[in-house]
Amino acid sequence: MLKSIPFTQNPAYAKLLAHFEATQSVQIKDLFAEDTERFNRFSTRFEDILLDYSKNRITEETKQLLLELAQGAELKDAIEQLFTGQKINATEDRAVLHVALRNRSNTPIEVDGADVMPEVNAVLDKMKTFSEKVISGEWKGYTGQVITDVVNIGIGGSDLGPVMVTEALKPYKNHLNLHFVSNVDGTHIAETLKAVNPETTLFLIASKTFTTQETMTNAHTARTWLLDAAGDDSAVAKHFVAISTNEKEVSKFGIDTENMFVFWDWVGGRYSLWSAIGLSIILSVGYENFVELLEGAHAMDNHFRTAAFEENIPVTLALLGIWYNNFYGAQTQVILPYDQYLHRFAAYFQQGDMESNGKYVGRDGQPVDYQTGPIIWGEPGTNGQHAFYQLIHQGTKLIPADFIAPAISHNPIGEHHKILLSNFFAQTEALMNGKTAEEVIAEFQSKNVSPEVYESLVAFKVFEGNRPTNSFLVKSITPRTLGSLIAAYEHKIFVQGVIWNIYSFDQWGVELGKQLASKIYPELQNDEPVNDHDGSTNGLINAYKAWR
Ligand SMILES: O=P(O)(O)OC[C@H]1O[C@H](O)[C@H](O)[C@@H](O)[C@@H]1O
Repeated sequence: MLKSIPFTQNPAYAKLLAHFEATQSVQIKDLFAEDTERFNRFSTRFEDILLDYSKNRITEETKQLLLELAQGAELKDAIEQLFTGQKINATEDRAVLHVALRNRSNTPIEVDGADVMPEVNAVLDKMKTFSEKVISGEWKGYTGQVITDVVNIGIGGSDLGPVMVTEALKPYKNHLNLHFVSNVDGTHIAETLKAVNPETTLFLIASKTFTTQETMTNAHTARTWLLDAAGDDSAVAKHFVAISTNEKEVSKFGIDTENMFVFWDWVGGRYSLWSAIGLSIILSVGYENFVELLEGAHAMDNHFRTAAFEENIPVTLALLGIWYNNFYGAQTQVILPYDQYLHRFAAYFQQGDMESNGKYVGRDGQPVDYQTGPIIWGEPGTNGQHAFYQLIHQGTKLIPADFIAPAISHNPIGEHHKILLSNFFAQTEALMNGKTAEEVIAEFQSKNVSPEVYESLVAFKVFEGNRPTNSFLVKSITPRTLGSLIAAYEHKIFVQGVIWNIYSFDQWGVELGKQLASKIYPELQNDEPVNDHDGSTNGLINAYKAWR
C-alpha cells in the first residue's frame, strides 16, 4: 500500500512555496550568465539519451528542495512497491507490473506469492512463434494465400501504444501492411476494409476486458465482412486472433483460445504495449526489434530504480513538471518531437498521463486542494512552429515544453535534418532568451527603418522569453532508445502520482459516460421522443431522431 501523504502536507511543500515566492522573477538566461557550468550541472546522460534541463527556472536550491519533496513523499519506498508487485493500484486491488513485461534480467517478480515471469516469457515465446509464421508466409488465410495485411482492432491502451510504436519504428518495418481501427464510428472500419482483401487479412482483436463496446462492435463488423466473403465459420480461426485477459469473452466471440494471447490484470491498459497488446508491433517490425524495445525499457527501469534521484531521468522530469504545475500554475505540458516518426508520441502520452493523473481525489479519499495532472498535448516540429508556437512564445500562459530530437535521422536526405535540428535548437534558445526592446530597435536601425515607423511596433516584437524547456537529444530513434524514452515518461507519471498523493493506475473517471451511453443506446432504437433526461440532452436526442 502506498502511504497517504497529501502534497501540501509534504514537509518540503512549504519550503518550496517560500522559495518560489522569493525566486519567481528569476531569469533563466541570467542563471547561465552566472554559471558557466550550468549545462553540465543540469543535464544528464543515459546511454544514447541526453536530457538537458538547464533551460528551466531552477537553481541548485530549487533542485535540492524538489528532491526533498520526493523524499517527503517516500518515493524510494513507492518505487520498491511498484517493482516488487505490491498492490499499489489499491482501488482495483491490483499490482502494477508493466515492468515485469520487460524484465529482461528475468529475476522473479511475485504477485500473491507466485512468480509472474514464467507466464510472461511463455506469452513472448508464443508471440514469437506466431509472428514468425505470419511474417514468413507460413500462416495462410482461408484460401491458402499468405497474409499481407494486419488490422488491429482496439481502443485506448489497446490502440494508442501499438500505433505510436509502429509509427515510430517504421524504418524497421517488414512487408506487412498494418492498419488500426479504434473509433466506433463506422467510417473507421469501413475505410479500412476498403483497403484490404479478406483472403489475406489478419485481424487482431485487442482488448484487455474484451467487453469494450467500440472494439466489440468493430470486431463483429470485421467478422461479418470476413464471413460474407468466406461463406463459412472455419475462416475465423485463420483470420482472427484475440489479445486479452478475458478467456471467457474471447470464446464467446468465437475465437479459439489457441489463437489467444493473454495478459493479466496487473497490466494497465495504458501501460500494455509491452504485453501481448504489442503483437501488432511484432508483426510490423519483427520479434527481435520488439525485444530491443523491451530491453531499452528495462534499462530505463533499472536506472529509475537504482540511480540517485538527482541523476534520475524520470524523477527529474516529474519534479520539474511539479515545479511548474503546482508553483507557477502551469496548466499544460507540451511534448514536441522533432522527428516525424514520433508524430503520435504526444497523443500516446495524452492517455498515459491524463488517464493516470487526472484525479481530484487523493489517496486518503479526500478531494485534493492542489493541482494534479497537467493537460498533455503536442505535435511534431516543425509543424507545431507554424501552428501554435505563437502562444508559447507570446501568449499569456506558461507552457513548459519537452523537446525530443534524434541526432541521426533515418532519412538523411540533403539538408533536411540540419534544417530540422537548427529549428529545434533555435526554438529552445528563443524561448529562453526572448528578444528585448533594445534588440528589436537595433534590428530596425540596422535595416535603416526610421523611428517614426518602428516606435509603435516595438512592443509587439518583444519576446519576454524565460519560457522553460527540457531537451532530449538522442543519438537516433532505435527500438532500444524508444523503449527507454517511453519508460522514462511512464515513470515520470508514476512519480508525480506518488507526490500528488493520488492513485495513478485506476480510471474510474471514464465509466460514467460509458454507463449513460448504454442507457441512451436503446432509446435510439425507436422514433419516440424522449423526456427522461435534462432539457439539453432530451433536445439533442429528439433533434437527432427527427433528422435521421
Ligand atoms: O483494452 P480494453 O479493455 O478494450 O480497454 C480499452 C480502454 O478502455 C477504457 O477507455 C479505459 O479507460 C482505457 O484505459 C482502456 O485502455
